[in-house]
Amino acid sequence: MLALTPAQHAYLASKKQLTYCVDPNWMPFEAIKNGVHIGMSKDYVELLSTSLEIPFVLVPTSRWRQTLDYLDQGRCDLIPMLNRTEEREAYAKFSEVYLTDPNVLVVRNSQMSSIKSLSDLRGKSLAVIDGYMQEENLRNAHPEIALVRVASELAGLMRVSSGDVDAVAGSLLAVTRHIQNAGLSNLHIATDLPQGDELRLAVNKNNPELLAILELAIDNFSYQDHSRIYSNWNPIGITAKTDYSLTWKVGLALLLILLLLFERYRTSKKTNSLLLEKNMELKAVHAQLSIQHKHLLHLATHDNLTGLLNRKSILEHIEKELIRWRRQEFPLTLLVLDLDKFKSINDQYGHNIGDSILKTFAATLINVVRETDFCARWGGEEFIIVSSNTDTASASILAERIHKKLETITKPGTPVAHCSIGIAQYRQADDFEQWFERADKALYRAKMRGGKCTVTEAENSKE
Ligand SMILES: Nc1nc2c(ncn2[C@@H]2O[C@H](COP(=O)(O)OP(=O)(O)OP(=O)(O)O)[C@@H](O)[C@H]2O)c(=O)[nH]1
Repeated sequence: MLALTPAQHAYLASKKQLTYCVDPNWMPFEAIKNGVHIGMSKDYVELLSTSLEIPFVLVPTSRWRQTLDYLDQGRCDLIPMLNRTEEREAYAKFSEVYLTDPNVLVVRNSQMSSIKSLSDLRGKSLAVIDGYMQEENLRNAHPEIALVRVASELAGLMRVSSGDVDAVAGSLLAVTRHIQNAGLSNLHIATDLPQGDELRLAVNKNNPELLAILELAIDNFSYQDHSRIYSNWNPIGITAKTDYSLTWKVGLALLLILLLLFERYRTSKKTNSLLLEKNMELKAVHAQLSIQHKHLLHLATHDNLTGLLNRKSILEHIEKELIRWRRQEFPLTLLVLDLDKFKSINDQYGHNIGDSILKTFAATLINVVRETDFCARWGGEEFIIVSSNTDTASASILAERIHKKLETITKPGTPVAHCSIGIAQYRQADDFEQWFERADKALYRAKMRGGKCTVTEAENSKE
C-alpha cells in the first residue's frame, strides 16, 4: 500500500486517468504495434497503474519527436522511459533512474580496425536517432563528427550496413535485437559510449505533484519486478535454443560440403552465409551474456535495497585507495554515519517506511558527495563515506551539508530522519580497522550528545 497524502489521493481522484506517450519504435524498451503499447515500459506502466489504482491511457504518437512534443505541450501527463538531458529539462521533470542500459557504437566489420572509439570518427559520419539523448550529447560534445539524423535505430543500422554512413549510436539491447532479427551480419559493436541510457519517468514540468506520486510508486518496484520485466522482453533462454540450432546447422553445413562436389560455386556461397549467420548469433549471445554479467556484477557489489556499494566492495576500494595514499600522501577522510532512533521509526511506522527512509538517505548521500568519493551501506542503518583529498575540516562541511539536506528531503507520510556522523582522517601506519575504530568512537560520542550532529576525532579526543 503506498503512503499517499490526502492531497495526493484527491489529485488522483480528480484526474480519473493518467495519459502517457511512448517511443513508437524502440523495442525491447517500448513500441506501438497496431495501436497497442508493447515492451518493457508497458509492464512498468501496468505496475504503476496497479499500485496507484488509476488507469493509464496511451496517447499514440508516430515519431519520437512527436512524443517529446506531446509531453512539452501537456497533451500527455507522462513519458515512462526518458533520459534526462539539459534540453529536456526546459519542459520536463524527472524521477530517479530506475533502469539502465549501455549505449554502443556500431560499425561495419570492414571498419572494425579503423573505428574503435568516438575519436576515430573525426570527419566521418555517425547516424543518431532524431530527438534521442545521444543526438544532443554528441552534437554538443563532438562537433567534429558529422551527425546524420535517422528515424530509428533500425534505420541507422541499415544505413551503416549499406555503407551509407560510417557508424550508428544506439542502446545495446535495441541494437543487438535489430542486428539479430534483420540478419545484419556485416555489422560489429565497436565500443561502449561514455553515456548509456539512464531511464526515468518524466512529467511536464508544470506537474510536480504527479512526479511526487509517481516517485512513491517507483520506490515500491522490487528487484523481482525489475528482473521479471527484463526477462519478459529479453528472454535469456536464447542460449539453450541457439545450441540446438547450431548443432542442426552444423549438420546442414556438412551436407552442403558434400554438395560442393557437384555445385561448387553455389554451395560455397551458401556455406559462407550460414557461417556468417552463426557468427551473428554468437555475437548476440555474447552481448546478452555481457549484459547478464554486468547485472550479476552489480548485484554482487551493491546493496540490494539502497543501490549503494556493499561492505565487501567498499573494502576493496579502500584497499586500493590506501595503496594510492602510500605512493602520494593526500588527505583522506572517513565518515561513519548512523541513522538516529531508527528502531523506533520502524516500530512506529513499519518496516516499509523504514526501508523507504534508508533508500532516500542513500540517494541523499549520492547527491551530496563528490564523484571521487565512495559511499557504502556498511550494514543495517549504518553507512560510510571515504573522501579523498579531503581533510577533517572539509569533511565536517560535507557532514553539515548532509544534516541540512536531510531536513529538506523528507517524503510525505514519512518522519524526518536524522543521523549522527563520526569523522576521522587517515594517519600513516593506520590499518583500516584502526582508522575505522577512530571514526566509530567519534560517532559514538555524537550519539551520546543526543544524535543529529557530527563529532570529529580531534574533538572526541579533547573531551
Ligand atoms: N526497515 C529496515 N530496518 C532495518 C534494516 N536494517 C536494520 N534495520 C533496523 O534498524 C534498527 C537499528 O536499531 P538500533 O541499533 O537500536 O539503533 P537506533 O534505534 O537507530 O538507535 P541509535 O542508533 O542509538 O539512534 C533495528 O530495529 C533494525 O531492525 C533494513 O534494511 N530495513
